[in-house]
Amino acid sequence: MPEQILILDFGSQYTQLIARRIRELNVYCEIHPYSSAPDLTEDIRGVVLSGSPCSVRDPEAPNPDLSRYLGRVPVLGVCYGAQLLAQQGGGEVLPATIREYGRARLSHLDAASPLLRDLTRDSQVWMSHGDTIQALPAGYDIIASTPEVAVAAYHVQGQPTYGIQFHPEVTHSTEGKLLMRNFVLDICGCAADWTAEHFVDSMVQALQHTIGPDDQVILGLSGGVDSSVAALLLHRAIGPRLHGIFVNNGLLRQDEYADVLHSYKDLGLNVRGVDASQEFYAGLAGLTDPEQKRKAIGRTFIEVFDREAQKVQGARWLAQGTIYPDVIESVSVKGPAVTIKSHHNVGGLPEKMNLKIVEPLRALFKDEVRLVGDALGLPHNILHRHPFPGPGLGIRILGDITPQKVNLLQRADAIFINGLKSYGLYDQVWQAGVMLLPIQSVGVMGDERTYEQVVALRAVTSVDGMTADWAHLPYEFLADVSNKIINQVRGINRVVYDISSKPPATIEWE
Ligand SMILES: Nc1ncnc2c1ncn2[C@@H]1O[C@H](COP(=O)(O)OP(=O)(O)OP(=O)(O)O)[C@@H](O)[C@H]1O
Ligand SMILES: O=c1[nH]c(=O)c2[nH+]cn([C@@H]3O[C@H](COP(=O)(O)O)[C@@H](O)[C@H]3O)c2[nH]1
Ligand SMILES: NC(=O)CC[C@H](N)C(=O)O
Ligand SMILES: [Mg+2]
Repeated sequence: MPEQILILDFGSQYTQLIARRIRELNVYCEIHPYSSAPDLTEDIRGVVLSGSPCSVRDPEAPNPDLSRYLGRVPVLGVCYGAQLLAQQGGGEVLPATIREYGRARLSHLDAASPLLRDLTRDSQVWMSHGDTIQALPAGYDIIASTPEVAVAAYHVQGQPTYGIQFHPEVTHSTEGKLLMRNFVLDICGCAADWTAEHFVDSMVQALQHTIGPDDQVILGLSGGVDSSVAALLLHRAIGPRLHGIFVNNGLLRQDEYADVLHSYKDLGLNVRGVDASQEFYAGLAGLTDPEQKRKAIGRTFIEVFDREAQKVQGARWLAQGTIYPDVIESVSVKGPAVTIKSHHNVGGLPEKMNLKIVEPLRALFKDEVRLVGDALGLPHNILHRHPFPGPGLGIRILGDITPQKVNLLQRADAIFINGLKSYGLYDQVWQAGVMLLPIQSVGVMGDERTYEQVVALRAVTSVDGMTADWAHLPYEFLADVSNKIINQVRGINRVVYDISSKPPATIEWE
């Protein structure tokens, strides 16, 4: 068995990021719910306890017995994990006077601590907590503080057990990676030999093992990075038994249906286009609630896939390019994570389906998917395409969906995206799109009063979509795009720019 780090999940939205940070160090890791914590085995070199939406002060909160790990292998408690270790040891955790979300600085650092080796004083860290460790148990030493929080990090004397109040796993903790490196490589002593090539080889083998020798596989392809990488992996595993289906759900970008079909032909993949726009519109008719819309879209996707699958003899599997953020934000698979939104391909799936699901990228993050795609030879234009959600413009038109609104938004969106490309800004932002708002505002055009719709431009920078900042696009560019949209798209008389980061906002508006 390869060496690994065990992550115990207490339900934090960030648990997968801990896994990602560790895999970036080329170390294998697994996430297990706190409620079924495995016994300590040879291969487990260290344990990380995740954060949680729960409060350790709540008698119902997760409170597993950690004695099987403590003192035997290195343990790192993050946020809730740190609060839990402190409380179990006899310390005191209280509600903080100010709930702390966002950036903070480590104004005090114990440079001699192996966990903090090479971190700089005033290092920026990301906080997200409402409780605080008021008193540490005897034998626990503070190793870092911020101006607001005395116990930002601690060490338990005589054993490799640490707790940190901040989140080293999010990229806003600028030296978080270094801290994780110190823990995983130095303190746990891992060797760092797990890579994208390693993933490709083991996933191809796993797919060949799971998918029966005569089974045919239907794959929903979207032109996006995830499903394209899934296609190449599956193609390597089962060759021509892979049947790609690209659905026009009536919620795609301008010209996207034709463009995407064309690019798959170039890749030599066997892909069929299915135009089901009318079905999707019918399923969405009258719906305004974001979750209901997502579920309706998910349901129609499955109906279309099921129907198309019947045309392929021996079809047993539906493959999807689902990746980890889709999963963690949708359902609580591995612990009590709180549902944020149902991604159409996860929470939107109906309970009864004729096909079994195979999702080779389900455990990977976007940038890991790109690394795997690169290892498989996926061309640059697909590899670096902005992510585009499966429910498409359906979750960017706030309120009910009509073909007229789709058309309006497609035109505004095309102006924005083409503008980003022609100004050389496309590759500098991680994702961009336009939201059609369900409000009208008064304007004046050629001396006439107008009373038309508002669109919001959204562009973000991010590494993995889990956290994001609004992109600081140049004013001249924004002015140009705003002008073009208002002049060229009849029905829109106002353009605003979204300046919210994630969290607390999300990238999409629904
Ligand atoms: N129009 C579509 N036709 C067929 N399958 C689709 C379509 N849109 C989405 N899917 C399926 O849903 C999955 C999730 O969509 P999602 O947008 O997250 O991923 P992606 O499109 O592959 O990549 P990206 O996030 O880069 O757009 C896809 O991988 C694909 O399997
Ligand atoms: O395939 C998808 N199906 C969905 O239902 C869905 N919802 C959001 N997204 C994409 O996920 C990333 C994070 O989005 P949010 O910040 O809005 O949650 C962003 O890249 C979003 O575009 C989706 N992708
Ligand atoms: N991010 C976390 O783990 C938060 C822990 C706990 N719910 C708090 O608010 O302090
Ligand atoms: Mg997509």
